[in-house]
Amino acid sequence: MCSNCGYVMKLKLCCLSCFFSPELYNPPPELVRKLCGEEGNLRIFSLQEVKLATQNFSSANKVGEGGFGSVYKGRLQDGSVVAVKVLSVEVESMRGEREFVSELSALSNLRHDNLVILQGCCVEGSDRYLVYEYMENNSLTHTLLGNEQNRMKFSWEARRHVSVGVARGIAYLHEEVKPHVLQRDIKASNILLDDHFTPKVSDFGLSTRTLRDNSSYVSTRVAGTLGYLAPECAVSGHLTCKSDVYGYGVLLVEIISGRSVVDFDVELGEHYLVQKAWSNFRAKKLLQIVDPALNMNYPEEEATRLLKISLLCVQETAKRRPTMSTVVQILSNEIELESYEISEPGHLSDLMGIRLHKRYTSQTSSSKSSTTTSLQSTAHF
Ligand SMILES: Nc1ncnc2c1ncn2[C@@H]1O[C@H](COP(=O)(O)OP(=O)(O)OP(=O)(O)O)[C@@H](O)[C@H]1O
Repeated sequence: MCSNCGYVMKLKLCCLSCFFSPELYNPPPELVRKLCGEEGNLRIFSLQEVKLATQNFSSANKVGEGGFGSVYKGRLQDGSVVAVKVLSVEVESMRGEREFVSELSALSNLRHDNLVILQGCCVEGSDRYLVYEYMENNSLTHTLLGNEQNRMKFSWEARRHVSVGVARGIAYLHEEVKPHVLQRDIKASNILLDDHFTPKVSDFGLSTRTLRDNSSYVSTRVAGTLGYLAPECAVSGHLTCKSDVYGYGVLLVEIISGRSVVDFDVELGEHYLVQKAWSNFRAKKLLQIVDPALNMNYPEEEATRLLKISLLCVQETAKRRPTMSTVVQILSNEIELESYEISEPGHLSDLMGIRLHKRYTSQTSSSKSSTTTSLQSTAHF
């Protein structure tokens, strides 16, 4: 139980004052060791082990770059293959460190076929690393939406498999884990694929939060990514399970269409995928958005159903969006889709205006450049 705010969490990482407590600002290695070694499920790696595994972080082993640092493929001495995320700790913002601590806390006990397992961590001085199971087929950004070189052929069955798996992973976080966990940053680059193309939701440090009594809370750092962010989050910073449902809806249209949520390479009026899907739906031409790479090899009825589910998830009014377990049930035909009425999605272009404005304002006020699409909002605890 956190002495500051009363949340029950291992690391007391539950409110703004906890974030700023000197102890968590710079958690001593003993604390992390205690958390991981004795109380949690995580393994502690030495820096030497991590360096050896990644061949001293050789560029040949680099498999990705995220908002918090680079990701390297590595081989441990027991032969197992891992992904090592190097967290850059900016002394001024402490963003990387907060990510590190929260990720440990959130991930240590979560187990599901559709979640990436965090195997361990390494803390040496100011260096922080996270060690994950390695995902052979990278992320959906890479393999489904990537350039010609990286792109793979996704059959209809593969797309269905990925859509259902991701929905199950998020439903587990929202409804099976106690206390409930929000993903907070659902997007194609956070959906990794193992060697069997089983989708795994990743990146919880950036994105998880536990909820008390299913209520919403206001985050100091709304971590959504442009295009996947639910309108109510952009405006108020309030996060609920329904904001994750919105992100899932966006992802689902991407999976079916093979297109990124925002694409300025296509003709004017087609830039925003969700708007495109909505206008196609209104014009009763929904299937026109299905990926042409499928060469019409897909069941039309099911494709229509999945696209309608995606529109259900991105409705402007959060209350109208289904829960993730309902999404799983509609996807598997256990619940009739016809019993739901689909209303208009949140307007992405308006939303982008808000976000870009906020980003610009925060950048000019701090005179710093930023690659993140996060926005700062006022915290109320
Ligand atoms: N466990 C893993 N196995 C294989 N590749 C991975 C793994 N984790 C991450 N990657 C690769 O590294 C990339 C960066 O991952 P990371 O989680 O750091 O950032 P991101 O999700 O892309 O962006 P952001 O940090 O802004 O959310 C991923 O898109 C993926 O290509």
